Amino acid sequence: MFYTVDQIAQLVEKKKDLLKSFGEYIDAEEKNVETMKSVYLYLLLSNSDPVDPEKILRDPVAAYKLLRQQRNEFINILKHIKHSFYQCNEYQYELEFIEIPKPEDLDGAASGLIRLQEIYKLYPEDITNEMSLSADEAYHVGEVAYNENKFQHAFLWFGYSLITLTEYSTITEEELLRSLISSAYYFGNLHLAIYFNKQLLNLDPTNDEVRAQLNRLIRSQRTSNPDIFILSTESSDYETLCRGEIDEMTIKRQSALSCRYSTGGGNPRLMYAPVKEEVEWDDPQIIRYHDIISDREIEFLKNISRPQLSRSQTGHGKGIVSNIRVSQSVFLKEDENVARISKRIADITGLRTDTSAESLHVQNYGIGGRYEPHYDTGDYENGRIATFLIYMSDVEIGGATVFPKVGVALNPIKGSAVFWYNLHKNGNVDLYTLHAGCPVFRGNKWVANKWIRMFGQEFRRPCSLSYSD
Ligand SMILES: O=C(O)CCC(=O)C(=O)O
Ligand SMILES: [Fe+2]
Repeated sequence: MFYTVDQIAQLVEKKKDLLKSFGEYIDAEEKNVETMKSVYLYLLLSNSDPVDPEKILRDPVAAYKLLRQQRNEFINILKHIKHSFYQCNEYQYELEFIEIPKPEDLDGAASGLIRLQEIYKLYPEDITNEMSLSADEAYHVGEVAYNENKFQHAFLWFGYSLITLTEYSTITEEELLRSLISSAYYFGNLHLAIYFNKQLLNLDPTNDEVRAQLNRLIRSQRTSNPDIFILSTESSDYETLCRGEIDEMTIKRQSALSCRYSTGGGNPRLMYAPVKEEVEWDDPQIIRYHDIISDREIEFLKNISRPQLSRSQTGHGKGIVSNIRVSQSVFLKEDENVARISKRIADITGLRTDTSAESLHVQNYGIGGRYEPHYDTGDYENGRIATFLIYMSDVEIGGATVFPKVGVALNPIKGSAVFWYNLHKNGNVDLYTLHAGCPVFRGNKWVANKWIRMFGQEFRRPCSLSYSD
């Protein structure tokens, strides 16, 4: 292209502009560097990361707080360095691999807290007695409860947030009052909705929209005013059992429960090292085997599982993720170490675990993690005849395996396993084997399941044609 004189003159002008914005760019970069430095120093100096995260994470509120704090700090760092022009160093590489907790992960953790409150009948003050939540954190928990239509819990969290509100909170008094009004209203407590609406109007008496809303509430026909401050004491059998409120078994039945050493019916591998067997329940029979797995084997299983864990599914292979089952899990490949454990299960139960069982399934429950009442059988033709559930951790509070139709609660005991048949000998589902994993309140629960299938067990557990057997 040939430049005309006019165009060359324009080019000179353009370069002047470009130089000016280049200067501005440098200023902006310098400013960004200054901000980066102060964010960096702030994070470095204010670092409140726990020295031993596993220890503090045993508290559900601490775990929720830490997850939130980590997300905020990650985002704060990324906000400043993402735009950097220099592709120079490690951090670009690190960036590719970090998984920042997503908003839905925070919602999930808050939802876990709410489920704990429901089952264990806890008020915000009870659940935060070891570690308090800030107004913003409490507001978020309230929002999650609200979105799940749990208006009473939402109201209680918004109330907690109002009390802890400070000048540094992001949430405002106005937003909180609005949330208190609608949660009280949807819960059915009109008095309180009106009370908080009046407070909102006090903040700004000129606000016509708030005044109109107050008038609508006053004219409203709602009559019931349930006590929003008192959590209902009604609960399902499952929840009662999870709380440890168990009816004592009759003396006669209790005396039928026994404890002995077993050789798995004369299995040569168990002759010299019999397993400690305890009958936990008579009908359906639930047996606990003590010390069937060593701490080293447990560490091994946890270590190989950790990188492979993903959110557990329900619906037997249909890939459904739901709040019925909140845990992370993996079906392990049978290497020789895993196979050794499967073999041990076969020796103890007398059932085949080679071709007639699923591979070992390791499961970890986080904050409020649980598995609501369900049957293990599955809807396939070759159903899960039996479950062998290994506890790979103790749990400080919560996390029992409960059978709500019979009233049994089995506490996780590290190294032990429980075993029961899900199917009767005639192939029908034993309806009493409905069971659940209670929410973990304090601790970190690890289990491993071996689900044993029906086909292939004909010589081990003969079938029956009887209707009830
Ligand atoms: O974790 C528990 O206690 C029960 C687990 C369970 O029932 C299952 O994974 O099917
Ligand atoms: Fe189960």
